[in-house]
Amino acid sequence: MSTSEPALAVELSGITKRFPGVVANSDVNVAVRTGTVHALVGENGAGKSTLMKILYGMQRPDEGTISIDGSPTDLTTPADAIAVGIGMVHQHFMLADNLTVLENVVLGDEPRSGGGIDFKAARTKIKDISARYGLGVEPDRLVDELGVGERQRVEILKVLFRGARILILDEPTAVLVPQEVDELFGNLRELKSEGLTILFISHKLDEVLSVADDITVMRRGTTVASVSPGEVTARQLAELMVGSALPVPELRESTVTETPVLEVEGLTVTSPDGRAVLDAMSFTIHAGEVLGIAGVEGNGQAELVEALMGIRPLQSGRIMLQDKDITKLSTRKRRDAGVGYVPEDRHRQGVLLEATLWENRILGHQTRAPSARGLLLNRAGARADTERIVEEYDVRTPSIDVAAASLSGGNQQKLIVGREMSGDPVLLIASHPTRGVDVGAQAAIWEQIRKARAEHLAVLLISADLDELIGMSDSLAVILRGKLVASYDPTAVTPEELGSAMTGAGDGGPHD
Ligand SMILES: Nc1ncnc2c1ncn2[C@@H]1O[C@H](COP(=O)(O)OP(=O)(O)OP(=O)(O)O)[C@@H](O)[C@H]1O
Repeated sequence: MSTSEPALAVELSGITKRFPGVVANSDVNVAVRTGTVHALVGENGAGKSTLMKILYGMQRPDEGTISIDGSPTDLTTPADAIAVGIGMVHQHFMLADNLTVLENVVLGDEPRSGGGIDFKAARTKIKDISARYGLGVEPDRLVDELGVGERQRVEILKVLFRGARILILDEPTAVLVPQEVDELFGNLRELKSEGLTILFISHKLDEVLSVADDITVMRRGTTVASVSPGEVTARQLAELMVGSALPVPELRESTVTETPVLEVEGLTVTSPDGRAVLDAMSFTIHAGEVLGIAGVEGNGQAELVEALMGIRPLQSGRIMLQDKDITKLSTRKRRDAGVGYVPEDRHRQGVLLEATLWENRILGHQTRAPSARGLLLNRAGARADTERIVEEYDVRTPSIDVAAASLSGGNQQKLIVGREMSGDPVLLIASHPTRGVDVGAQAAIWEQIRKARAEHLAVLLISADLDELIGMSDSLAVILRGKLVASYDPTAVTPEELGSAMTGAGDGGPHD
């Protein structure tokens, strides 16, 4: 190596990883320069998570080598990865709400030699790291009191505390509002200016172009391009990912009718400590209308969806579906009345990971065609319909007989949306329907929802992706502390305006 070549923090060479029926990584080559932000992009199922799991010692490659800071390294467990300075910030935060930042940070990092934890030293170290990288983390705050962006900074601090010099971030901006994304990117620039290296997975190509120094593109299990942000547009990057030209989005046409489908009046839900988490909320969604709800996570979105689905009891209020009072109906009866439901947490509520794809087609649909014939399950009907979903939603899978766990996250999501859109629902309640889904699949899901909306589907759309909310909604509201505080015209509002209203910093927006 000549001295002019840059030092590499990570070099993955010829990595191949096979699963039954699938080659998840095939001769993958990635070179990450020390002290840079490196983005990894690619369609759902392209092999990004598998590669990061290999780098973090969670999976073993069948072939290939990993070099860290120029030395070939064998990583068999995450402990090995941590020992060579690799840290991973997962998409789903793993912090205990009822503990302080300090307790969370030292948790799992107790001295192996026995003896107590030196909290005083740990507190000082947290303050030092926080100040050094501008993270603004206070050791004695209760995690429960922290917002999403702050929790993410605690997760970052936690890996820095353990000595990480190379940070892997899995879709770090998926849960953030625009202002928080800017802050995070500020933090990443700070980290890299101190010589740290950041490797992150993202589906948001504009963000990738704004923060990354280098971009590696994966397609169908292998690395197909390595580009710098100055060389490509977001569209060209998307085309590198999918390997073909993208369709041009069609113009929006209103399909909203005068017929109410969902009428919610005075919906109030209280938490066990008596706080109103939904505060007398009222709204109507008409046939052919998408009502988008923007909000920082934790402002009542989850409770609203659960109340509408009959999963969470109401303090007071009334829910009408097509002029029928469904307030007291069970979840099953609501589904039977034509409500499709894409839950926020796909692993807890959306799929059974150990069940096959066609068995998952039946989940929540046991009493309806094509999964049921009278009182009996219709196996052939469910199988045929699963084949249809795999085809229409482009679910990348070797067959419908594999376990849902073996699909990439985005492909699991496509399966859920396909299932919930089948059987012509009258109302779709969708929480983050395209979270973790690549641009091509996202366009396909949007297209299916638009098609159904043109045929009078009413949709409640909750999303952290403001472009999705603006692009899909006919009406747009902001939820803050359990109330709808502002309504916007989606054709006129900007993501920044929405972001301000979501954090309570806006002027309330033009009410209609
Ligand atoms: N444990 C496993 N068993 C079997 N197949 C797997 C397993 N993990 C991943 N795969 C397969 O490997 C391929 C790559 O998946 P991976 O999760 O790495 O993709 P990804 O690029 O991270 O996708 P996404 O953007 O949807 O998260 C997919 O076809 C997936 O179905």
